[in-house]
Amino acid sequence: MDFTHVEADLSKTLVTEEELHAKLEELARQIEADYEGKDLLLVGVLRGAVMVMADLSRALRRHIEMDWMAVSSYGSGTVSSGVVRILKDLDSDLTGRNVLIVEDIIDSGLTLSWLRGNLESRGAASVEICTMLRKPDALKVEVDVKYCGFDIPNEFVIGYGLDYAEQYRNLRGIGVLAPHVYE
Ligand SMILES: O=P(O)(O)OC[C@H]1O[C@H](OP(=O)(O)OP(=O)(O)O)[C@H](O)[C@@H]1O
Ligand SMILES: Nc1nc2[nH]cnc2c(=O)[nH]1
Ligand SMILES: [Mg+2]
Repeated sequence: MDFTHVEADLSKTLVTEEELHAKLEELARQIEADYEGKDLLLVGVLRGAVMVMADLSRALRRHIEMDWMAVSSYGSGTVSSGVVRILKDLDSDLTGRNVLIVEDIIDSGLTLSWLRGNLESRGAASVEICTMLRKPDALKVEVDVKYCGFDIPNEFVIGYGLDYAEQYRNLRGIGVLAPHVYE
């Protein structure tokens, strides 16, 4: 296996590192305004949301708390199974909290529609969603998203937290995986 030439496995770049960071600043200003005077708990969805969480939290110029959940609906393939499992639960009590779920991508919407319902049932004061990417043409269930970075075409993307078989999460931008990798 070639461990060095990661970029060669991209057929194109969809969102550059610079575009990601500019968008995060924009989203952070909206979030600061919307949550003024309120507590804010960011809930990151492992593992894909790690990069978004790291950069969004540092773009926010206010107090926040962070907690993490791990859920899985994909395994190592590229198509959603629709079955959501909790692999790691939150440590925080959500009673009365303003929760903002932080995600890398909404594809079918199955993960987030399930997760939002799950967190709402724990007595949070509010539960909203911030996702860096959304694929409007792939949605199987409607998900009300308050903060969305980019709408992208219905293609399998990697980078900035998004993996293919656990690799490529460390790419700084987001791109489309070249077919030679999985065909
Ligand atoms: O809208 P959906 O079709 O439900 O897909 C979106 C979810 O799929 C990916 O996670 P995955 O379950 O692959 O795990 P990961 O975050 O560890 O990569 C992604 O990070 C989202 O959490
Ligand atoms: N890496 C990756 N994970 C996903 N999970 C749901 N959609 C996608 C996607 O396009 N790429
Ligand atoms: Mg994920």
